[in-house]
Amino acid sequence: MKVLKFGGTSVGTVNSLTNVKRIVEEIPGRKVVVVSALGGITDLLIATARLAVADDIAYLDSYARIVERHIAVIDGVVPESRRDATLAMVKMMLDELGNIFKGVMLLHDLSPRALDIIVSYGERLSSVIVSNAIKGATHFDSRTFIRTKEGPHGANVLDSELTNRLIEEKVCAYEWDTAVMGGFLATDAKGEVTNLGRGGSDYTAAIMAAALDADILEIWTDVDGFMTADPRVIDTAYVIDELTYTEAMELCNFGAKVIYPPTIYPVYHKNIPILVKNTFNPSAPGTRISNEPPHRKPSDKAIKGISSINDTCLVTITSLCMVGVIGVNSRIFNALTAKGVSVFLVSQAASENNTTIAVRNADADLAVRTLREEFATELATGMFNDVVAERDLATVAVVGENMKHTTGLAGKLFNTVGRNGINVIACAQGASETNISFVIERKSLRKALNVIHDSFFLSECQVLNLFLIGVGNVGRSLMQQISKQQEKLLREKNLRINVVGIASSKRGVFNRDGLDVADWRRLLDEEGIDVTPDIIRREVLNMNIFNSVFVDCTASADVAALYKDLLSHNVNVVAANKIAASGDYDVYKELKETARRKDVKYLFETNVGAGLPIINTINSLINSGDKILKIEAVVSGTLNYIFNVLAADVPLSRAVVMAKEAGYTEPDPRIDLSGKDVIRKLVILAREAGYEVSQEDVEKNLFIPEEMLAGEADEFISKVASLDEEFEKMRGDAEAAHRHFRFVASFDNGHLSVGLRSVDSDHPFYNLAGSNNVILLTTDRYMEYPMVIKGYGAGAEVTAAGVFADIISIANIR
Ligand SMILES: Nc1ncnc2c1ncn2[C@@H]1O[C@H](COP(=O)(O)OP(=O)(O)O)[C@@H](O)[C@H]1O
Ligand SMILES: N[C@@H](CC(=O)OP(=O)(O)O)C(=O)O
Repeated sequence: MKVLKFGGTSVGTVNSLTNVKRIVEEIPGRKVVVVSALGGITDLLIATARLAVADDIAYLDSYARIVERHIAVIDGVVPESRRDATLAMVKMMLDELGNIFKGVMLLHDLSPRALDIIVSYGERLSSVIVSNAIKGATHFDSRTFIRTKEGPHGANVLDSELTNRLIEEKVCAYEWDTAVMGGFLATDAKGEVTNLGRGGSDYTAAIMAAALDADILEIWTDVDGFMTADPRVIDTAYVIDELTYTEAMELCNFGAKVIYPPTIYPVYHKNIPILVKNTFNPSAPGTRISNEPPHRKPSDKAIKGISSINDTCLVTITSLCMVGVIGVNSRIFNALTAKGVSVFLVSQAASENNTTIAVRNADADLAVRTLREEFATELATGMFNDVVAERDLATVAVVGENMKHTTGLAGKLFNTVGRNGINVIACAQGASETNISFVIERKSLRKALNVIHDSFFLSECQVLNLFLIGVGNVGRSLMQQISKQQEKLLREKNLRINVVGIASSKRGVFNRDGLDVADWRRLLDEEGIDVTPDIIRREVLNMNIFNSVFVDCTASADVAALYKDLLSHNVNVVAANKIAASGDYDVYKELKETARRKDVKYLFETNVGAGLPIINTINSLINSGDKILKIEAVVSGTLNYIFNVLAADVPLSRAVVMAKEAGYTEPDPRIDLSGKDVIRKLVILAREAGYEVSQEDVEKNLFIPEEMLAGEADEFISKVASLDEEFEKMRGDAEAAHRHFRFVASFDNGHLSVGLRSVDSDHPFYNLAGSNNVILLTTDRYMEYPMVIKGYGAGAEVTAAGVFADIISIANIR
C-alpha cells in the first residue's frame, strides 16, 4: 500500500489538482492520500485573522479571497454529479470560518487556540474537495485520530501510542480503496483542535505510512525531487537520485524545506522508503530516501547536499578558568533546557576555554540572560568573561555519508569559502562525519551557498563572474572575444564565463544571473543605470558574488582607485589600466600584498607589451631565483608605429592621426607622445623585477616640448604640425645614415631612462615593424645573450586577448 502526500503546491490550482486526480486514480489497490491546504491558504488564514483582531476591515477582502479560491477549484475539478453536494459542504465550512473571523474582530481576541481552529480550515476544506474530486475516494477527518499531547515547555507533540491505536480504530477498521485526509491537523487530549506545526502534512503522511505498514511514502511537490540545494537560491541545483535517511534528516533539519524534519523518523523506524516526486512532472524518477546505502559510483560526489538557515545567533561563554573544570557544559545545557532554548550547533575548542552555541535570533536574549543567571557568581568574581551574543548570522550545513571516506574535504570547503572572503565564525563536525556545519555572516549566505555548490557539485565546471568596466577599443574587443569563446570554454574547458556587470564611464548594467555580452550596447542603453566609479564599487560589493573578477579596461584613475577595496573584499582584479601599477609605489605594493593576503589575483600583464608575455616572464625568472640586471625595451606600440610610418609624404602630425585611427594610442594621444606611457611601463617593468622605483626616478629625454602638452587633447594634434618640419629633417638624416628612430626605455644598474635613439642595422631594435614591441632582458642567467620578447605590442585585439588570458588564468584551468 502506498501513502501519498500532496503539498499545498500540488493542490493549489485547478491545473495541479487535475494532475493529483490523475496520479491517484491511476494507482491500483489501496492507498492513502494526505493533502495540505491549498497553496498559500495557511498563510492567508493567519493574515486574515491578524487583520480581524486588529479591527482592520480589510480582513473581509482577505476572507473573500479564501472563499473564491475554494469555490474556483470545486468548479474546476469536482465531477458534476458531486459538485453541488461538495459546494454545500464547503460553503458551510466557509460560513463558519467567516463567523469565526467576525468573532475575532468583535472580541479583539486571537488566542493561540482560536488561531489553531482558524488554520485547521485550510486542510479541512482541501481534504473535502480532493476526496470529492477523486473517483471512489473516502474522506477521513484526521482530527479524530491524529492526537497530540503537551510536551516540554507547552509545545504540542505527537501522542504516538494513542494515534496508532486511533488509526487502527477509525481508519483501518473501515473498508476503503482511496482514503483522503487532511494533513497537519490534530486534536489534543482535551479534544481541542491542534496541529503538527507548519509544514506538518508530511508528518501526518509519515505517521499514516508507519501505522499502516505502507510499502512506500510518496511526497508529491512542485520540484523533481530532493535537490543538491534550495533551487530558489542556487539555479544550478539538481535532483539527487538517492539519499539515506540520515542524509535526508541532516538536510531537512537544516532548512531544506522539501520535507518537514519530523517526517523521517516514523518511516525510518519501519524502514519504509520515501519517494519525493513532482506533481507537475510525474514521469521524473524523483528522489528515493531509504536505509540502503546509495549505490556508490566512482563519480559520486562526497557531498550530497547543502542546506542552510539564515536565522542564527552565536552565544559564547569564555573563561580561562573553564579549562579542565568538569560540569561547565552540563550547566550551560541544563540551564538552557530549563528555559526551553533550543541549541542547534555547539563548538568548543580542545583548549576548553570557551563554548559557543548557536540559537535562533529570537532565543538570543533569553539564552544570554539564562547563562548570565546561571554563572552569576563566576561573572561577579571575574572568573568568567561576560556572555556575548553575535546576531544576524547564518549557518550552512554540507551533508553526505560519503564524506567519511574523503580526506581533505573540510580543507577544500574552508579554502573555497575563505578565498571568496567569507569568514567562518564557528564550525562543527560530528564524529559521524556526515555533516560539517559552519556559521558565517548572514549577508554572505547566498555567496557561500553558490560557491560551495559550484566547487563541490559542478566541480567539472568552474564559474568566473566578471564585471567588465570600460567599453572603449579594448573593452569592446574583449566583449566580442568573450562572446565568441564562451561556449567553447564551457564545452572544452568546463569554464563558465558569466558576465554579471558591464559599465561604461556613464552607464552600468548589473545582473547576478548573467548578461549577454554580445548585446552590451542595448543592455546599457535600455537596462543600464547611471554610474560613477563609486556606484560601480557598491554594485560589485553588494552583489557579493563568488569567484568575481573586476576587469578594468578604462584609463581612469578613479576606477583604479577602487582596486584596494575590491581586493580587500576578495574580488580579483584584472587591469589593462596602468595607473595603479605605475602610480604611487606604496599603493602598488599594498595592492599586491592585499591580493596575496586575500588569496585573490591582481593581474596586469597587458600593462606592458599588450598581449606579449612580459610581466609573467619576469615573474617566472625572479621566482626561480634569477636577477634582472638590465632591461632595454621599445614598449610604445604607438610611438614605434609613428616612427615607422614617417616618410617624406607622411609628416609627424599625420602619423599621429593614423596611430589614433588604428586604435594604437591611449584615449588621449598625449599620454603616448609625451613619453608618459613609456615611463609608466618602464616603472612597472622595474617594479616587477623587484626594484622600488617611481616615475620621478626616470630620466626623461622627450621629443615633444612640455608647453605643447598643455590645453585640450583636440588642440594638440594641430600643435604637433609645428614639429613636422624638424622631424622630416631628422628622418631624412637618419634614412641617409641607414638608421631607425626608436623610443627606448632602459633600466640599467638601477638607472631608469627614456628617450629617442637612432639605431643602426646591427641593433636588435632596428627591425621592428609596425606597432611591434621588443624587450631585452639581461639577467644573471641571460647575460651574454639577453632574452628577447618581441611581437605586436599595441592594438585592441591583442590587448583584449591579453586581458582575456589574465582572466582565464584566475580559473587555473589547463
Ligand atoms: N534541497 C531542496 N530540494 C528541493 N526543494 C527544495 C530544497 N530546499 C528548498 N526547497 C524548496 O521546497 C519547495 C517545496 O516545499 P513546499 O513549498 O513546502 O512544498 P509543498 O507545498 O509541496 O509541501 C520547493 O519548491 C523548493 O523551492
Ligand atoms: N498547510 C500547512 C501544512 C503543510 O504541510 O503545508 P505544505 O505541505 O504546503 O508545506 C502549512 O502551510 O504549514
